[in-house]
Amino acid sequence: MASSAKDDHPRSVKRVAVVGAGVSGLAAAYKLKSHGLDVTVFEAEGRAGGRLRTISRDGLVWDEGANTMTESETEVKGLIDALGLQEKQQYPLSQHKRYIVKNGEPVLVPINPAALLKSKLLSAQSKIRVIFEPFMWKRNNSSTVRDENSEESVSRFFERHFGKEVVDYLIDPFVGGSSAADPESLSARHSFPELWNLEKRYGSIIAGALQSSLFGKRDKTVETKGGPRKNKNQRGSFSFQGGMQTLTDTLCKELGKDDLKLNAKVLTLAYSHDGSSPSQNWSITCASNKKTQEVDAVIITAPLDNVKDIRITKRGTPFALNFLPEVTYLPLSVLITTFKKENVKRPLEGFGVLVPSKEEQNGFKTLGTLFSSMMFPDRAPSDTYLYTTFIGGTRNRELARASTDELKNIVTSDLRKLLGAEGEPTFVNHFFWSKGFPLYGHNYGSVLEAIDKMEKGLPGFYYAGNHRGGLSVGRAIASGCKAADLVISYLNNASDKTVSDK
Ligand SMILES: Cc1cc2nc3c(=O)[nH]c(=O)nc-3n(C[C@H](O)[C@H](O)[C@H](O)COP(=O)(O)OP(=O)(O)OC[C@H]3O[C@@H](n4cnc5c(N)ncnc54)[C@H](O)[C@@H]3O)c2cc1C
Ligand SMILES: C=CC1=C(C)c2cc3[nH]c(cc4nc(cc5[nH]c(cc1n2)c(C)c5CCC(=O)O)C(CCC(=O)O)=C4C)c(C)c3C=C
Repeated sequence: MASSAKDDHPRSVKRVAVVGAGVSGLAAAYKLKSHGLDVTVFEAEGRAGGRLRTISRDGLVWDEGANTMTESETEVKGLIDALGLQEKQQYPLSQHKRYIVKNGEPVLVPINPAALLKSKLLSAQSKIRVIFEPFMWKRNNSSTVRDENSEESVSRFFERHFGKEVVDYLIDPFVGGSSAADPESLSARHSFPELWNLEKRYGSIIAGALQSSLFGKRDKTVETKGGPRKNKNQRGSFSFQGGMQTLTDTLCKELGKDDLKLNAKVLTLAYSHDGSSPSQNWSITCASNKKTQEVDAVIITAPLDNVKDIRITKRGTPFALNFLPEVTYLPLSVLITTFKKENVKRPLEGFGVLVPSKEEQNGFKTLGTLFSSMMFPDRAPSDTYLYTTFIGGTRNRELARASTDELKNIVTSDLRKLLGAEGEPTFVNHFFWSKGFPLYGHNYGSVLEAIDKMEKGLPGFYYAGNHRGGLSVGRAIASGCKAADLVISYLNNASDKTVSDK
């Protein structure tokens, strides 16, 4: 029997390599380690955290990557509970107040139908179109249902349902503020899978959303191409005391120093299973230490662009990754500015303000600004406002690369118009992400297929992270946890196979 054979010949603990110490890699490593496996995380940079990056300096705390996250994915709550981080969760003050610029002025985003009717964000005509969307769709039913595989853009998808103004003043700022992209470049199917499925099922997005929330209360899971996905958690967005990096710092502490190799860019991966043993099929070399390490399975969480640079071999033959499509990456600059409160004449309470691309005609050049110290007052002295402003993305790739001085002037000008911030900021910090976000564009389906092909061709090799199934921190965590589960069952199957083979 398999179990007695196991007892007679106790097998040494299985080893897994995780490539990339962003939140997805660290979450995967934590899960594997909690399962009793030996884990080594290889990170190319001299720090862990990836796109979670918090700086504390001179009484200020700011995030240069993700600023908040949600518990929409069940894996997030599980991880936070397991790490004992509930007490450090920080919920933003007035988080449901979000603004969008219209005709040069910040306008509160309506969060219910009554507020929408009163809002200045949309014209009467667009409001009528939104209200009548369920009936309009039925009338045009046959002409609007699109083929399952059509690669419709986000702008076309929403324009069909709600008209151009909704795209310009709700969808465009929303996608700018969640992916640094524009609605024309994004695939509707991959960026809004839940809404895509609602249309398929109910026709009208609004009727579909209402019906599924009325009748689907018991099972809030939505089927998407990437598998089942949970609906949004109602508690909203949060960060942690000390910023978002508290999460990855805590994961690193749990892992321990020996299991995390920094400045260890993975250069080669060799699969060499010859059928005699299920163990240690993979050899791995990295930049800091040319000595080969042997492991039983590998999880890669590095951006796909970086994966292409890793030399992979399978039983001595190069495993060419030329089937991986080009991924477009969006550059983004993040500017932190502070102003004395007395110099900000029209401060706004809430999460922040998003700038639609249409508002470039009113002189705006930024994508949006988070009111960081309004959300989290402990992030700046009590007489100071700290703002986090984003520039670039698909809207202006060149501007993302501009100098700190030029960007400071742009941010100061936009904040003057929006909030009445007078004079120069008292502090400026600039961080540039040359490849901030992968674009979930029209070829994203082929990216997913290529990831599947890579995994199928390489036993014990799994890919996770924000290139697969969503850009948010929560989705990256879920993706890492899912890869860890797959490794665990792969290793269990391999052990069972050898034991029963004996
Ligand atoms: C400016 C900005 C703002 C954002 N805001 C939000 C937000 O408010 N809310 C939200 O939910 N999400 C936000 N996101 C998105 C979110 O932060 C990321 O999608 C998520 O953190 C990605 O995690 P990851 O582990 O998949 O990838 P990463 O964090 O990119 O980690 C990958 C790691 O792999 C390493 N690596 C690469 N190549 C190799 C190699 N060969 N060997 C070893 N290591 C390698 C990299 O150095 C990196 O550390 C934001 C992102 C950015 C850039
Ligand atoms: C209203 C203010 C906001 C500004 C300005 C903003 C800018 C901004 N954000 C990103 C990247 C992401 N933001 C994400 C979520 C998110 N962003 C806001 C608000 C602003 N963002 C809210 C309310 C939320 C949702 C809650 C949360 O996750 O905390 C995400 C995750 C998206 C997802 O798939 O869930 C990303 C990524 C950029 C690039 C940006 C620049 C303008």
